Amino acid sequence: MILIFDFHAPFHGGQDQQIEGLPEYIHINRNDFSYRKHIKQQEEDIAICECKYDANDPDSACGEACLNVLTSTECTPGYCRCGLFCKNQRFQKCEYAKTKLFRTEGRGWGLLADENIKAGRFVIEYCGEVISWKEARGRSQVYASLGLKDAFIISLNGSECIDATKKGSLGRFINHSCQPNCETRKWTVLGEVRVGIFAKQDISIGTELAYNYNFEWYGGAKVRCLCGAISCSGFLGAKSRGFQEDTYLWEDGDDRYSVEKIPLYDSAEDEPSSKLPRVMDYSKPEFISHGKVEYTTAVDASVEYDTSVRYEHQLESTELVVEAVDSVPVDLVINEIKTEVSEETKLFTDGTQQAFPQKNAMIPHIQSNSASQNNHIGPGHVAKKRSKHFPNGRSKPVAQKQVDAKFVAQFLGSEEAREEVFKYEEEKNQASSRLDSIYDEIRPAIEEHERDSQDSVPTEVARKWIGANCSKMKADFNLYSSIIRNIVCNPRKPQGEAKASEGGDNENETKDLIT
Ligand SMILES: C[S@@+](CC[C@H](N)C(=O)[O-])C[C@H]1O[C@@H](n2cnc3c(N)ncnc32)[C@H](O)[C@@H]1O
Repeated sequence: MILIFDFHAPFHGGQDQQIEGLPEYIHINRNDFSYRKHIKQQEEDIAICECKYDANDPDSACGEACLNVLTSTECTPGYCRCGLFCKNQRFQKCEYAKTKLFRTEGRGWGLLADENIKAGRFVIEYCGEVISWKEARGRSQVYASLGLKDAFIISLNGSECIDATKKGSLGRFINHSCQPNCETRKWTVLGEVRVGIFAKQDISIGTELAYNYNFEWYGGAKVRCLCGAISCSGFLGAKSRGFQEDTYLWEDGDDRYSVEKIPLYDSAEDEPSSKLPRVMDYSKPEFISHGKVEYTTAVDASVEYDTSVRYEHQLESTELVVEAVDSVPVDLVINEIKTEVSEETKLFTDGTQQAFPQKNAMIPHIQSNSASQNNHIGPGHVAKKRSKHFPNGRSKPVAQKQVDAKFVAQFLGSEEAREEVFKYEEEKNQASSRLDSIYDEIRPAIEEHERDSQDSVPTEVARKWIGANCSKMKADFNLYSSIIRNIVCNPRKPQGEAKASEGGDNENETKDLIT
């Protein structure tokens, strides 16, 4: 059964109208600035177009050809020569399309078109509280702990988000679709960036409105996408980095594992449904686990990265960034795991960190990321294989070349050589930690840049990132070159000499190394 509530925009409901089953929120038609002041536009910053109103040509008053429209900037009242005829103040005047709130099956509430909507039309603004990314991360944790499953926080730019959880417009009810009829666009209105939902195509009355959330998954439950599109990616946020890194199923020739059970979670008011878990096709990268993960040692000693796979960047300019977090317990069984460590890799440990970060563009969860595994900034190529992290902080053990300085030290001929290698190892570890912490700091900006062609990474961010990467690479280089130099120039002496000079007893290793 579908319940339809008829709220013509602008809607003044929310807290004062009690609608059965509708979660409480405060209805607003413009963003709330409790966390910082609204920008005060300086006169010299006001963009003034060249339009002049002509009664015979309604489009003359800030239609498609208006310079401000072309730059996604609304005209400022009092500064536009078209005066009251100006058509380029849609956010300011709440010129929304007629919509209806309705109850979906499995996806909570949704919004329908209550009139025919032409392609390109402004449908509604996504309003909420403008908050910093830091605040957004904190709030998402609080919401998760309160059991709130629906996500209402979208990114606004590299430093801010809009949270429509407690305060918002009807835009907060628009659901996600992998084949959407709407899209988000950013507009500058009186000096502030605002997010509007626009029709991507002609939409008939009675059709559900949906846009692609470009959902960024940061952990927690994985929500099955019920959009029904043929091209559906299976889960909300399935295309996001965090999600793919967390869930990517490996396909190493025959070296695969299957997921026998997957989590099911439908939207807020809908209890985890009675749908039976389906057996998943392991060849597709979209299948997910959350909760308990069973796995044994998995080692891939021959990691190759397919850099031909491009990370998809959508032009839609915002993403829902904070995910519903309640978990549905699930068992995931991974079968057929092969262990393969070649003799040549013995100098290296089976660590989870990569010695040469440029081989891996993986970014693990925001709270537990390891920047040393990732020096990828901006749009570009992402390695096909990247999943090493599993929920609850466990890592899939993957054989990657990581120098074990203690082991290497046995083969060095002098105390000085050993000290030098240990010193460089320490420097390398410090450079890795620095990179990790800088990555934590700048991740929102990088991700925003990757998803949104309108924003660029601030120079300061790029400089920090490049600097930390260079230091890490330099530290790696110093360590490896020190090992090679000392092994070649200063090896441990063969047994006889060693006994005579220092009484060493590592005959076998020394032989192996020298022959
Ligand atoms: C911005 S809210 C949309 C309104 C929401 N349906 C409600 O009842 O308040 C986003 C949440 O709606 C649900 N949702 C949206 N699109 C969905 C989809 N395609 N499949 C499953 N759940 C969806 C998810 O729980 C998501 O976190």
